[in-house]
Amino acid sequence: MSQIIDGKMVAETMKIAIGEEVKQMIAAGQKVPHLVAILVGNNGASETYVANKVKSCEELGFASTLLRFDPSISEADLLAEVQKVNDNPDMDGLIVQLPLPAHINPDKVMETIHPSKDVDGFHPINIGRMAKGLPAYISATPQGVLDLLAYYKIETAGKHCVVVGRSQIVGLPMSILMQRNHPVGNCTVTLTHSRTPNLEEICAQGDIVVAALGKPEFIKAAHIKPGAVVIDVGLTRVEDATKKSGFALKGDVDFNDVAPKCSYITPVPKGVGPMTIVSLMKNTLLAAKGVIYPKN
Ligand SMILES: NC(=O)C1=CN([C@@H]2O[C@H](COP(=O)(O)OP(=O)(O)OC[C@H]3O[C@@H](n4cnc5c(N)ncnc54)[C@H](OP(=O)(O)O)[C@@H]3O)[C@@H](O)[C@H]2O)C=CC1
Ligand SMILES: Nc1nc(=O)c2c([nH]1)NC[C@@H]1CN(c3ccc(C(=O)N[C@@H](CCC(=O)O)C(=O)O)cc3)C=[N+]21
Repeated sequence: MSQIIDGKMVAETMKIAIGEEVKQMIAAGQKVPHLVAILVGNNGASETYVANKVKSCEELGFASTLLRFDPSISEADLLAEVQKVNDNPDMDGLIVQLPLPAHINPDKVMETIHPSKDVDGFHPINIGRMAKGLPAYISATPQGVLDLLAYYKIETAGKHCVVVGRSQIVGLPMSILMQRNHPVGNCTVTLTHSRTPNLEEICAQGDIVVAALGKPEFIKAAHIKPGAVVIDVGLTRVEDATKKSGFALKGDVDFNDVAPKCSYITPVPKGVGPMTIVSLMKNTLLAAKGVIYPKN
């Protein structure tokens, strides 16, 4: 049986360290980090994630502002709201919760966020700087995965890492980070997607498999080499009448099928999800301190 990676515990441990740093900032008379979240519409899952982010800000002593807009807001008006945050020196970090309504181009929104406030790490400048190994905000979910591998002292150098999914927010940055010449890195990386033939065979060659495809319980024991490390990024709400909420959360990995075969596995929930939030808090702290983009 594999060891379950306790993302919730690691996230709580990291939060304590961030909270201590905020206390020191307050003691030194400095402004606390301020995260702004923009939420367009009222998608149930987005509401939960944004609420979790605001709650974490409160726990850590950060300032937070939630800006809500009607789903009918025009793209131009939303871009103007982003610009207001860019221009407000009191606001350190901005996230615009995805997905956005179909009439709004997410790329335009991400490119409008000033790179120095882009704590999601979605702006092309941050993605480009990350790819070049320059200081950058790194996308929160892949950063959270790196932190979990580091915490559990899982060797990555020389390993074959198979990433399933090539999204700009998870799969693509994950693949770039895992191949870097870095303490958690130096993998040989295979990036797979919906057009990959023989996905099962390729996954079964992975020493580390990161599943980020958004298909509940898609990855089965047959996809996994005995003793592999399995990281489940997926998070899908599936109807479940036995739950008070009416839904259950499912990862992209069939946990019960895969867990007996692998060495480490992240659960859903309480795996990668809480790490995403803590990474965002870390990026907001970096933004407040001007570490990546020095303030003048
Ligand atoms: N835990 C966390 O903090 C987070 C969790 N998530 C979750 O992770 C999952 C992925 O999110 P995200 O990256 O945004 O998703 P996207 O839908 O943007 O991307 C999914 C990717 O998976 C690929 N894919 C889809 N079906 C298959 C298949 N059958 N075989 C192989 N590849 C496939 C797609 O290929 P193609 O490019 O060809 O379409 C695409 O590249 C979701 O469940 C999401 O909720 C996301 C962000 C944070
Ligand atoms: N601009 C933007 N930035 C994001 O970082 C972003 C986004 N858009 N859109 C959606 C995805 C998803 N995401 C998660 C955040 C928290 C949990 C999380 O807290 N999960 C907990 C609890 C889950 C629950 O109870 O619903 C867990 O897995 O244990 C999960 C997923 C951030 N995303």
